[in-house]
Amino acid sequence: MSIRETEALRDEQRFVSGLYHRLDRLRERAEAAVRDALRDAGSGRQARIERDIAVAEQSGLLAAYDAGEQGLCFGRLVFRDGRDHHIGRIGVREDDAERTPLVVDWRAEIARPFYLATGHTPMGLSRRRHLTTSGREVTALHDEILDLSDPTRSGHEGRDADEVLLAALDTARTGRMGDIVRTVQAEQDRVIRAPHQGVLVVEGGPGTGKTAVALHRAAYLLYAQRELLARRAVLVVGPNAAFLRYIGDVLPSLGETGVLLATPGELFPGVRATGADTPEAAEIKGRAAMAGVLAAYVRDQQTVPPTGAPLEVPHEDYGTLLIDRDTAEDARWDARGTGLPHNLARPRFATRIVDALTAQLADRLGADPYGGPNLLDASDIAQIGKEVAASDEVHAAIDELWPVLSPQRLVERFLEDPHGYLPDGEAEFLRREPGAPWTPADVPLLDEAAELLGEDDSAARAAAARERARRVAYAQGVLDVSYASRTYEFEDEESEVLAAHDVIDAERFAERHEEDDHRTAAERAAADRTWAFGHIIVDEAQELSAMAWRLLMRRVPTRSMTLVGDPAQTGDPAACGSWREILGPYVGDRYEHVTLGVNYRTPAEIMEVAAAVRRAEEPDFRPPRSVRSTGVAPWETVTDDLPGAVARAVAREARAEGRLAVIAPASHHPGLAAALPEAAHGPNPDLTRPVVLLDPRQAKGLEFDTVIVADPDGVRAAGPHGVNDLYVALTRATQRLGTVRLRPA
Ligand SMILES: Nc1ncnc2c1ncn2[C@@H]1O[C@H](COP(=O)(O)OP(=O)(O)OP(=O)(O)O)[C@@H](O)[C@H]1O
Repeated sequence: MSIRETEALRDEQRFVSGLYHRLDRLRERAEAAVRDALRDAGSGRQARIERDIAVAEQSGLLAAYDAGEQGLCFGRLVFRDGRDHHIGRIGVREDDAERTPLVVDWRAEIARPFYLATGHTPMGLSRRRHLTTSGREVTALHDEILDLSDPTRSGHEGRDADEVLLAALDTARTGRMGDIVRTVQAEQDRVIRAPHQGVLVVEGGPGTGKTAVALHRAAYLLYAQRELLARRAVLVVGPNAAFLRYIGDVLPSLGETGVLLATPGELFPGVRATGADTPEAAEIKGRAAMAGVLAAYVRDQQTVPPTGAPLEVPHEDYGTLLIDRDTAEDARWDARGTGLPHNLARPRFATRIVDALTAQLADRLGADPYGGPNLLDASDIAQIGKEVAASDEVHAAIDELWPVLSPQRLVERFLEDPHGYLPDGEAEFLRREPGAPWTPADVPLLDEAAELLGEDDSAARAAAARERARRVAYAQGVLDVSYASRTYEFEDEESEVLAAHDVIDAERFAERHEEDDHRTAAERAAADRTWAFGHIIVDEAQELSAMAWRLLMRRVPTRSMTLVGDPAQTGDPAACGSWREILGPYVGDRYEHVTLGVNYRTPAEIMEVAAAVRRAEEPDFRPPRSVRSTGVAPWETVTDDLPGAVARAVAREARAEGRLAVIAPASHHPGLAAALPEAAHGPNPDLTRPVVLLDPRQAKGLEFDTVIVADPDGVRAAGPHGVNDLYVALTRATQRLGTVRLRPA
């Protein structure tokens, strides 16, 4: 290292040490603020609210400071006009009157040239420096001179500009996705910072950074639209729980915690979809036509008695009342005419039935034996109406004709016997045993049902009332204890006057102890089916069914969305097809579509094998261009003993650094799991283990240093999307790929 290089490194080290010193002070200050807020909060409601706001704010800052601990500063921009900014994971300011920025947040506009400037378009830069750090130590610098007339060269420049990127791509994987904030590429930066209104579709082949870009976009939007999005929250939708765990560290590492990560199956609060559908059932349940089927099913719950066989309503005092077909049809017509969802239209139906029965009873009771006009006056009839409305039997009859339904009850009933609503063969695929667990494909049906039925919040209101009664009872208990102890505590009459039970009653005491809502917007959103998110990001968007899209669109009425996916990797039998098919019903053709074309994951040698699989069916297929090659050729063996051959290959390959995945059709898993006792496997495997056994669907979106695809022909032959599944499996490796074929019988 030249003297100049050593000096530059020393200067940067001094700067970075000072930066961490400042970060430590900021962290201490935030911790002290949290402690003070918790200690000093007064007892009034206002004081509690202020405390909660202070705690939430300071906790958010602490999360950001923690994120800054690793790789706080990674770049420096020197502009031709003399401006000089360090770029970091989070922004940190000096403790002076001007709050001078020490390091600029990577998301700030001024940081953009770090990602976009080129020799051709230097954006005012004279040089760009990449800092590599380990903990708090600066270990390397790399300069790019963008102003070639710059006389003050440091001696770091001149190496391949992609060095930092390639070093990042070559790093052994950990089983958790990392952020790419140091090396975001220009085409990715444009997507990350695209305006947040409307729908943005980001398409790209395997490894083009779609997931990485989507997550950095979430972080960017939270920075650029902090006020709106902190309030309305951002939802990131991923295909399964293992995937969400895989990506779960990225946003916290960028200092962002206000994001809800969920699978589509987790988006109906109160329902855990632990069951699994057959591919046929998932496909049928996912069809857009199911919305119409459920709507028809709901209408069919609004019944009328058969002609000539009126519904009999026994009445304690006045004999049997009758609801005939015409009466029920009139009431139903009227209730449907309100245009309200089923449960909300029901009161209209009930009113009409009560009115009809009141008239019937009035006719009977007030009939003039001599044929004159009815003998009852208006107040008599009103009294009869009240009695009818209060009658349990009348309510039971209304329930029979127009029952109050919960989404769960409706979908349960439907799935227990869907015959008559679908062709027989299809209905048979859907049939569900009573009490069976919900499946992910049921969740959009439940959501649809909730819309058709209308939120009947009477249960929630009753629960809130019960909770309040419980608090009041508790408060009463507290007051009683204080009252009982009064002679003990208060010796004289005067002090007793000041006792708590004399000053406040139980109700107010309960109010005072009511817990305020401490939850973040993301937490509140998770518990609220009707929450409208500020922005939704959908990863592996090509996989979602039409019904799942209906659910998601309800969660984002503003249609502020980013969808990332690759139609060539579609595996789900219920998947929607093209972007146009997905989005047409909601935004027509008013969406932005961008394509990412560089593969940062898969080396060229591996990509060639994967592309050949697709070209067999699609001769013009063009894979994304791999940014690197490793010189390591993929290998292939043929065997009669799949578990044995795979176990030997794993033993050989697992000596290399990083993570290894065996990807095989699920039917081989029992044999392979027995041959690979060290491998994590099952529905939700731990991806941080050195060896993982997955089926191709589980492997979606993930990556490993080494991948062994077992029985690729079996993967390809399984189902209509077999080629896509094999393509996914073959594109998961960052370094080495092997395939173990079964010898044809
Ligand atoms: N600019 C970048 N700098 C460093 N690493 C990057 C960059 N872009 C992408 N990567 C890395 O490339 C790998 C692939 O990225 P990612 O998983 O986001 O791709 P993808 O398009 O979602 O892939 P797939 O469709 O196959 O799931 C990840 O390890 C990611 O961190």
